[in-house]
Amino acid sequence: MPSVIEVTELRKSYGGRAVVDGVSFTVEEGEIFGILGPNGAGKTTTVECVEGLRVPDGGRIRVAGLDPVADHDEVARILGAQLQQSELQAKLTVREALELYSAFYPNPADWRPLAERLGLTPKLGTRFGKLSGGQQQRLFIALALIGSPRVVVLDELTTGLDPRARRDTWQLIEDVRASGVTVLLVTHFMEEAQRLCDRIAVIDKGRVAALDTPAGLIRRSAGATVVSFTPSAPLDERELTGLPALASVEHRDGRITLTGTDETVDAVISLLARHHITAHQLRVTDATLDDAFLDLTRDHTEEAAA
Ligand SMILES: Nc1ncnc2c1ncn2[C@@H]1O[C@H](COP(=O)(O)OP(=O)(O)OP(=O)(O)O)[C@@H](O)[C@H]1O
Repeated sequence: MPSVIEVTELRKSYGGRAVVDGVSFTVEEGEIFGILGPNGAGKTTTVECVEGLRVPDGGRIRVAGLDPVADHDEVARILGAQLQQSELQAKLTVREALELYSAFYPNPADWRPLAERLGLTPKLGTRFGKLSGGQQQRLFIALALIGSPRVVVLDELTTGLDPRARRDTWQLIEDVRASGVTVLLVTHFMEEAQRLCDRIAVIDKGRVAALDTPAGLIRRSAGATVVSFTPSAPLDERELTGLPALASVEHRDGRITLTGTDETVDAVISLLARHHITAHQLRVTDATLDDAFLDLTRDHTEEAAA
């Protein structure tokens, strides 16, 4: 599959502090590519450089082979960016917003079917300020798609939405991709990234900490399998910490939770059998993207110092 976005060694500093410090990734045509990371990691700065809204200090960005700064107008036709809430006047009706933004593009999509697809037709006469959070987000998606872009950039699209509106928005994002549009998605929500993204770049402190499929990120995190149980008799702590491929041990209210791999699970079961200890309420689960994220963005330098 050809790449539609190429970011190579991107750098951006503010006041001498590097907030994006050598970020590289490529986004393939037709995929949903996620950018995930803690607050202040440099996610928005990265995507705003891709959109040509900020000028990088170093590195190279190409969107369909074009430079977002030098070829700004052409890139703006290829790439649909989501507006921020503050960029739309509260008094504008949905119809007025759709007509206004259509006028910005030489070959806009017909906004009527777009509004229909996004469930906005009954709201055409409603002012932006009177829409619910979910309806506002749907309007933002419509406005990002109005120029018939090849790529759409969505930054924190579902923040502040209730669970149902968030799920509806996920369905819309999947529909957008099914229509052939590539999606670059910035998100804080693991569940959202796990459900929607084909691949994810985890950005931490201005660098790419990992880049993989959601399942690949989980597999490569230290504690891919979680086993928990309440032992019928105390276990020797040294034997527990000596288990193979163990990532962590936690004791709480008589319950032991271990993270590691399948090898860790096999070994703990043998250990329990050897000592004739019963594991009450034994649970073995796969780690979630949440666990992988915490592992990938943990401060390993602090740990090493400790
Ligand atoms: N225009 C600016 N001037 C100075 N510092 C900035 C500017 N824009 C961003 N920063 C700083 O750069 C860092 C990265 O910000 P950025 O918005 O890219 O992070 P983020 O990963 O999107 O965070 P969040 O998840 O909180 O939105 C932050 O410490 C932020 O305060």
